[in-house]
Amino acid sequence: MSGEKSLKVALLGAGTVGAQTARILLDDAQALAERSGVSLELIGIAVRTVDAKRDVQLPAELFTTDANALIDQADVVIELLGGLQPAGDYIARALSRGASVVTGNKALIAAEGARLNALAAANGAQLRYEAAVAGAIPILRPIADSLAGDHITKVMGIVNGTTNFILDAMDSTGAAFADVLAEAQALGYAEADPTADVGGHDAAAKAAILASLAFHTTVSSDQVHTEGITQVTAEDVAAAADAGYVIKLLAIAQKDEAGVSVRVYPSLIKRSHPLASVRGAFNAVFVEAENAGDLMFYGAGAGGNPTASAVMGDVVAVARQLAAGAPLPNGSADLPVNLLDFDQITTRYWIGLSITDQPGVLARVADVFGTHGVSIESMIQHGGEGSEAASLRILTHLGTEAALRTTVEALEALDVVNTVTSVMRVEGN
Ligand SMILES: NC(=O)C1=CN([C@@H]2O[C@H](COP(=O)(O)OP(=O)(O)OC[C@H]3O[C@@H](n4cnc5c(N)ncnc54)[C@H](OP(=O)(O)O)[C@@H]3O)[C@@H](O)[C@H]2O)C=CC1
Ligand SMILES: N[C@@H](CC=O)C(=O)O
Repeated sequence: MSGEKSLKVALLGAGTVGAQTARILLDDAQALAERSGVSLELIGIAVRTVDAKRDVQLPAELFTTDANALIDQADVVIELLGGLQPAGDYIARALSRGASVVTGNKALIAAEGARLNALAAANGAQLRYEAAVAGAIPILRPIADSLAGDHITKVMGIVNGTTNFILDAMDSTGAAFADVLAEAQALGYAEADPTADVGGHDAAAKAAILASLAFHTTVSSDQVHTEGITQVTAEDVAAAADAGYVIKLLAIAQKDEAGVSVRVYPSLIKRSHPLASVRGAFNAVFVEAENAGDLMFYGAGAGGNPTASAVMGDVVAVARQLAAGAPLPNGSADLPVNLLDFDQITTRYWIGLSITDQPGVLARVADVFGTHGVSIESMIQHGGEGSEAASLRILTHLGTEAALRTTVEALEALDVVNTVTSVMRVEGN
């Protein structure tokens, strides 16, 4: 590590986020030096294609395709490539030689955060990843630092900008899923492979990171129950709107006496719920803590400038610590986790049925719920008069996932049920 009051910064990636990060490093050099107590010298930018068209005009001499050579000269490495490899090897290489790393790579942190954190600690380096969850919103440091003296019981949020952008457009304009996805990609919100967004995997990685920090443990993305929004139809969105709900992709990490559950799925929430008003690519995260009570964090969840802001916050934090020569704080304890099976979680279901309207049909449907120990909050029938088919919308009280699922299976087998038209969970009060 260099001893002078200047830190050599290597940037890996100059895409949506990397290009804006480079712009801030170059344009705000003076202010960053004042705030860090040390100047930050951008020594190079590693990319795949040096002469690719960029969102920002950057000095050509900074570009290289030799990431390893750049890493080997750096005090601080900013990784904004995305994906597990080669990003993982580059980060490990930097940490192994004592260089600190800032990354926005949630896929990698959710998969290998424990190993990389241990590598950082072993080499006296820092590893920071505020940008990995909810774009510009400061959420990881509040959870890890500000709430370190409290007990977090639940984190629930909209943490994927692309899917919120899509669901919001479907709700407000009735737009088709595919058209809105193309727009989200053009705006730079979507991942390089947008199935990570619409399949819920990006939100699952963020949920794993949030759960790990909130509950002082290690949860990886493959331990998160994950459902995306590809099955959500325009009819679901319209029916939800009709009943006073909006559909959002929620990431939920919850801890109670039974254990920890971490899950991502599209869910109905009441239009009056604060999360319902989160529009476009914005994100919001609710945190419930025993002593702090309820907290809500809101802001831009994706895009070049907002995410670069979070990256630069981490870079300044790293630089301050290096400039002060301060010892690294002790990491959060890595407690054993009792992850609940998804069948054990409790939630409410909203079930749409097409039924054959005949005397006694509602009682027969209600019987199915009773048999499985699931209590009904409301049952609304539309149509049926003068025609055979009617639609039924049923909202349940809280039940276990296992009981709710077997109820739906039994409904499918009932002779008066033509089809189960939708099944969606309901969250929030
Ligand atoms: N976009 C967003 O809103 C957000 C993104 N993130 C995360 O930030 C990271 C970057 O995202 P984003 O900027 O959107 O990604 P982009 O796809 O826009 O940019 C990726 C950059 O990495 C470079 N790159 C990719 N693979 C390699 C490689 N093997 N060797 C060298 N360079 C490589 C590309 O080079 P070239 O230009 O030559 O192709 C490009 O400059 C990801 O981890 C993402 O999940 C986090 C929060 C929000
Ligand atoms: N693809 C992600 C980008 C930010 O993490 C999203 O849409 O939220």
